[in-house]
Amino acid sequence: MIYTCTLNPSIDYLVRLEEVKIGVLNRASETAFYPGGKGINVSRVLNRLGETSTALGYVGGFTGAFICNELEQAGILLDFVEVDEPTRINIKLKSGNETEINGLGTTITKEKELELFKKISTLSDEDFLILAGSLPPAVSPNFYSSIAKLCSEKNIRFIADTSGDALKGVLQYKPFLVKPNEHELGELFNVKISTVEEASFYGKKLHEEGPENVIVSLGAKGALFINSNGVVFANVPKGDLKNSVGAGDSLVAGFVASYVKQGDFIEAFKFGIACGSATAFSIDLCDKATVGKLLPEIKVTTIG
Ligand SMILES: Nc1ncnc2c1ncn2[C@@H]1O[C@H](COP(=O)(O)OP(=O)(O)OP(=O)(O)O)[C@@H](O)[C@H]1O
Ligand SMILES: O=P(O)(O)OC[C@@]1(O)O[C@H](CO)[C@@H](O)[C@@H]1O
Repeated sequence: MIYTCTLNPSIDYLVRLEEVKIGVLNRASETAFYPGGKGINVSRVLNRLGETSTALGYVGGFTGAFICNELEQAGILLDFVEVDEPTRINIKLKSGNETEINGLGTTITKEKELELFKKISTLSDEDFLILAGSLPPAVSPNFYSSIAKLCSEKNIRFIADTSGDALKGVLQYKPFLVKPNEHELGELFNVKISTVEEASFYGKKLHEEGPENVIVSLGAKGALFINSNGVVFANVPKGDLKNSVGAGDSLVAGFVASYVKQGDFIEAFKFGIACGSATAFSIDLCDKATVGKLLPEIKVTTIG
């Protein structure tokens, strides 16, 4: 079974308008609500690709109920821990460019940390666990690394799609995959990364710190896949960018969906990119048909 874990889910409130004017009343031309948070997006994309997953994490209040309802209706399995405070609402403003305002998230008590930990303890070496997104305020800063340690002890393959200290803390437990974008990779090494060569150099350094596989996504510039066999570069399909929210999550979902079926890293990498780009070219997350159309456009080259 594939499990996703979103410690800090959200309702993504999409607001479209011509222009945002600060200090006056703005009226939207379109609004929409989506269940969000990185792991939840992975579950939603897996579902659209025909893969079953169970969504773990924390939900609460009327916003949490909305998320559960939407996911359940889509056929995604849920095993959330319920908390008292409402799940956050993240604002995604689309007015030519994209501006995001993410909420803080709910308070998670030690008891609730333990409750989730117990659920994860039931996973086995047949399972994949995708840990994705930010930590809510007041969660122990080492919560991700304690989950990673548990996975390592139980041989659960885990994927960490997070950044900063949370990402640093899991590396020693050898995640199956990490997927920083170029900014997150630069942040890890205190450098600014702007070329494929720099991304490859620091991607290899990251690989040396423990993860079995590393994907560095570079938005429209392409992506790198790094493991003990070397470094592979892939182009990304060209198209009109409609929505970058969830593009990275779609890449992760596509990688896992393909890998569990075929067991081939390069095919999984290409499929992941097709999913990421299909989301970038869609209003919401990608669908299977768009992914299938884009896949033949992706070519890989070994560069190291
Ligand atoms: N402008 C674009 N054109 C084509 N594909 C894109 C574009 N932007 C993103 N993608 C696709 O989405 C994948 C992930 O994008 P990106 O590198 O922006 O990751 P990210 O920063 O983690 O994304 P997110 O916006 O979800 O946080 C890329 O590898 C690519 O496949
Ligand atoms: O605040 P975090 O946890 O870093 O990111 C949360 C978020 O911005 O990421 C997803 C897109 O990747 C959105 O659905 C969601 O709103």
